[in-house]
Amino acid sequence: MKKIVFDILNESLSVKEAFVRENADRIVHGADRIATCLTGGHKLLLFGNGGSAADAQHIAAEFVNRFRIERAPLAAIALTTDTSVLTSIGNDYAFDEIFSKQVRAIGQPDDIALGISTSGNSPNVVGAFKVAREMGLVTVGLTGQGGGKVAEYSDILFAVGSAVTARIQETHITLGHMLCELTDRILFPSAFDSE
Ligand SMILES: O=C(CO)[C@@H](O)[C@H](O)[C@H](O)[C@H](O)COP(=O)(O)O
Ligand SMILES: [Zn+2]
Repeated sequence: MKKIVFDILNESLSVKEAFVRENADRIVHGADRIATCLTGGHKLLLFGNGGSAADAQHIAAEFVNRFRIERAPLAAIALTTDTSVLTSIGNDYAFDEIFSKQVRAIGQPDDIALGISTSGNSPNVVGAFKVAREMGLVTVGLTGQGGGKVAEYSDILFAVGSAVTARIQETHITLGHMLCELTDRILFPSAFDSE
């Protein structure tokens, strides 16, 4: 059993390392786009299912509250948290529409829709990206290898090179933290002087 523990650790480390080596420029570009979005008075909309719903909420909280430095709150909202909205859309229309209808309601051109799906094929994430594209939002997809259908609708795609859901999620949250820190460094460079 102890061997399994180290096998999991090594797999997680190598998936993350390969992802960062292949995507470092794209990660910096993604943070630039987020910083431009926020300084322009626009916002981030984040969504995903299961563990990825938790990731969407986790990342939104870093932007709205704080990350490593003291700074102004940044505009981000997870579309996974309002049970009345989620259950009414799911009950009256379809679970596939729980995110797309919220994007229609509160999305504005030049907002960022950040969708997280390890398979890249969850219909509610793909549907929200289709609507986001129609409305002029920037779409940022976090997926597993290949990117699935989400890849077709992503302006910026972060496809983690693994087919194991847990390993993909572990890389997604590392990426989320990188995007938070880089965005803070772009927007508030002097706050890092004392670090
Ligand atoms: O956290 C996990 C598995 O590690 C699960 O809750 C997982 O997120 C759920 O099965 C999701 O519904 C999977 O959806 P997706 O990542 O393929 O879009
Ligand atoms: Zn999980």
